[in-house]
Amino acid sequence: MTARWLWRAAVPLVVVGLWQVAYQLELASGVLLPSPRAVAEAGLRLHSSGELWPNLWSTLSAALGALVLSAVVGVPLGVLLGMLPRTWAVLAPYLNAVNSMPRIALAPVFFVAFGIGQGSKAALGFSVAVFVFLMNARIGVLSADDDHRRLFAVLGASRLQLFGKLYVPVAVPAIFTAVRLGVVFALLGVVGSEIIASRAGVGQLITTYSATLTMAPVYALLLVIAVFTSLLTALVGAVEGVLLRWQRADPSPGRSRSRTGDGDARGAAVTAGSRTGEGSAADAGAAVRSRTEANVLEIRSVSVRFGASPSVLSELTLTVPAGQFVAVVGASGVGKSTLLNVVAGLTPADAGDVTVFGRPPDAGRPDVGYMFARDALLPWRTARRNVELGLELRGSTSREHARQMLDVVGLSTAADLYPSQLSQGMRQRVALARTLACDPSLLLMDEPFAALDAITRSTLRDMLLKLWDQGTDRRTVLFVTHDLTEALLLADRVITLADGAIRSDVRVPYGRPRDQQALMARPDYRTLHDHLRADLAPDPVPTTGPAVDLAPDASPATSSPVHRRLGPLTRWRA
Ligand SMILES: Nc1ncnc2c1ncn2[C@@H]1O[C@H](COP(=O)(O)OP(=O)(O)OP(=O)(O)O)[C@@H](O)[C@H]1O
Repeated sequence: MTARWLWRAAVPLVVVGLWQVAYQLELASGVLLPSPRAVAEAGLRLHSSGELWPNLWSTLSAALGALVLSAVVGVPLGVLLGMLPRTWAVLAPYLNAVNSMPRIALAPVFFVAFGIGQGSKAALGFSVAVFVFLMNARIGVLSADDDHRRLFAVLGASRLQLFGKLYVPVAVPAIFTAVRLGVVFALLGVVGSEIIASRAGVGQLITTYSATLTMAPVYALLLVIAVFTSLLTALVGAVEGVLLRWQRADPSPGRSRSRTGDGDARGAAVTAGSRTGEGSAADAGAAVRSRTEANVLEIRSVSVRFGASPSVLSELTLTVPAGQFVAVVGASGVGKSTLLNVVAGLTPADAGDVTVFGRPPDAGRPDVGYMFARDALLPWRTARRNVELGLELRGSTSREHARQMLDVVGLSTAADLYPSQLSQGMRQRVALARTLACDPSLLLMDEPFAALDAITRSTLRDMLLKLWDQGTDRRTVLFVTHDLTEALLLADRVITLADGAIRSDVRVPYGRPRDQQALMARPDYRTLHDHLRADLAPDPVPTTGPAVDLAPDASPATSSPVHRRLGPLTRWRA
């Protein structure tokens, strides 16, 4: 740190030294290149004569006005244009044409409109700087993650909420870049206007001294402007540091303390009261009621295709009764996420019928929760504020349920940490708490634990099962995974997808709780696993082996006798 400051201080000394050498070697005429000493003396004279400060203030105040106005107009416009790609497509050629005009040529227009003074100077500064804000804010919005957009859609955010809670925050880093550039552009416009015509300002002084070829005060003025611009930029940097503190992964004790919290969570108790917290979403009551409906999900002959490519889902039919934990397994690209997106109302079906709790799917329903493969945490919100997001968007005033959910996933001590300060496992737990905070009756989970190490994955699976099994009515879960072992460990029923349709549909014949080692040691486990795996291939080889009878464990969850003949055509029957 000290070394950096020393190097920084050395740079102007080196520049002044080189300047002095150039002056003494007479590399340029004395008019063009006065000595550093002459420039310093000219600066002092400007100060003592009283010329410097009123003129500097005149320039800086006009530039500051231009900067603020540019931000006030440019940022909302840029964010809106980022949100509305069609509007952008229409307006882009015109905006680019205006932006490419040499704005300095507008100075006479501004003189006529506002007179020679602060108004016309600020107007020219604004005309240059506003595009910097507009373009940067738009680019900032375009940097929003697709998962964040999906998350806001799933949580039912309005356009206004999208604007204020996603797009403006996501554009903030780009807006800070715009402020740094905007300072320079606003000054350019203001000083340019002063040079053309003005009664006061640094530009006016520069014109006066240049007219008599007295360059020392001109350089002195430019240096003073450079110093003030640097101070302003440093101030912007300090504000940015505070507002964007979430960007930095903080290696402070808070981080290490929270990381050790991973272990604490393994024993995290799932309290019975946590689902009945008074802060649950307003429609939680309706959600709990809908949990008891017979068939939560009915998909009949649904087909989905994107563009001219072959159908991703082809006449797929699936019925899921309330409280069932269904694992959806399939090779990469087979349409698992598409299936969840259809159920969530994010992707419309091209043919067929889908009903979720008796109604067509609709993005933003409180009774449907969706957890993505990536956590989609908003980096500018703390863990607690991330969990609160769904309640906030749905207008719930109480945050108590979110706090309880953080407790349930064992992260109450990490509530005030930013995502950049959390481990991947902690981030997924925050995402789980966020998904459950609105108390959904149907839980869509798209490979939520795929990116985690084996131990953390196992912890989170246990946590999920506890949360699923909690209370009187189990949630219904559609859990996408690549991992057959995970499917057999978690689910009541496993369906495999291949070629856009359900290839097999099998009741998992094991009781709960399930222990992975014990499960894998069972002779029937390997048989079931291998049959399902054979069904994952795009073009399955028909099973020629003997029929397999799988008897369930004598546990309450699977006490009814289930004997399934396994093979490519095995179907689930409720
Ligand atoms: N919005 C989209 N536009 C065009 N094609 C899409 C879109 N969404 C998905 N697809 C295509 O649909 C197919 C199925 O994608 P999907 O994400 O549902 O597969 P998946 O089974 O979830 O794969 P993975 O396990 O790798 O996540 C892929 O070929 C994909 O390219």
